[in-house]
Amino acid sequence: MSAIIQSIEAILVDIPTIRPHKLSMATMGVQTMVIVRIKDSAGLEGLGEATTIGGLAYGPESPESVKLTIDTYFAPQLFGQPADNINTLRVRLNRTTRGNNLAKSAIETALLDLQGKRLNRPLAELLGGAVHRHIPVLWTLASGDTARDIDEAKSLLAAKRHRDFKLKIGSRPLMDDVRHVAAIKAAVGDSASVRVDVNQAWDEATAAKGMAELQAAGIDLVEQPTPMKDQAALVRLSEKFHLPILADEAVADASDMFSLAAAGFAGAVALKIAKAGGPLRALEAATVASAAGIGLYGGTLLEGTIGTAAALHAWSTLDNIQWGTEMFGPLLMKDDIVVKPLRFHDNGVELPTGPGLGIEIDEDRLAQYRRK
Ligand SMILES: O=C(O)C[C@H]1C=CC(=O)O1
Ligand SMILES: [Mn+2]
Repeated sequence: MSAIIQSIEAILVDIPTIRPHKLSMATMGVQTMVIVRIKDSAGLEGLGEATTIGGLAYGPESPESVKLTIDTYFAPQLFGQPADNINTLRVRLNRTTRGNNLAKSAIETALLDLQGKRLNRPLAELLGGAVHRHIPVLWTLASGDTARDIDEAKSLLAAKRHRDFKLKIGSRPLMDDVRHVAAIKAAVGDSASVRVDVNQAWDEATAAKGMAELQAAGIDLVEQPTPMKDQAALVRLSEKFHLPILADEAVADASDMFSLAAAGFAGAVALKIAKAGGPLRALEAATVASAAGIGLYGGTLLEGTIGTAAALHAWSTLDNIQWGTEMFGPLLMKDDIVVKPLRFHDNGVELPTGPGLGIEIDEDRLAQYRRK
């Protein structure tokens, strides 16, 4: 007899950030996590998480809408179902619900955690086994202030916490951004890789000028310079410059990856469990990208420890993560709701061990930060 799903809870948790995090579409002072707890009839619990950035600034789902989707639409479909067949449960949810991939990712994560706990194996092992146990992690410099970003980069380099940096640009006039980026690159020199994320803020002409300037400044990668739906612009820009493009918003899942690759895009893709609808779905997008010769990068929606751990288990199984990852979400938050935080050191993070995600909730902290 397989265990039956008995309860599903979606909890909003607000944790302040260590400093303002300034993106082209929003400035964050707090991150909201939707923590999902699924309990089965054997008394085991699976943990999942969904986050986004700046409410509705990044995409069409907000933390509040994720909670509503789970409470109102997903929970009734999952109650009483066998917990151990994740594929069947996914087909069930996909039959009744279009999109809502953040909510689906939190559910898939919780079911995978539950499965790992039931089998007493880490999630990476359920996915075929970890190729990497220490995974490189970059840091996003996004205080909005050049001098402060340089200080932050230098102290993180000295501590060997990060060697790669991503700068969030696109909200200021192009040449202001270029001067900001070039000053940071000049300050860190060849000891660090510096990349930028434009979060769709430029039109194609601005992107062409911007990429020429950034290429000259020694920048290594330009993330989503143009609007997500304009595949043709991304393809043309990828043909025009040696400076590679990282597709982010343009690619949620395997089918987006296929159409962008088929249109002739060359470069790299930011995989995110949230965009894809869960760790299993994100790995499908990775397979399509690799088959098309597109480089891989482990992306984040600034998840806390639970979502970050889920992504790390998935990324750990990839042969080659050419551009590393940005799984630093827990470090951007002032506090955590887990018993044992992830271990960040030597420019990366350790894959957690233990059954499932290998993460345990700290009930007192959860009670402190959950939305009343
Ligand atoms: O890539 C994004 O657009 C989202 C994100 C990841 C790191 C960060 O600072 O914001
Ligand atoms: Mn991005």
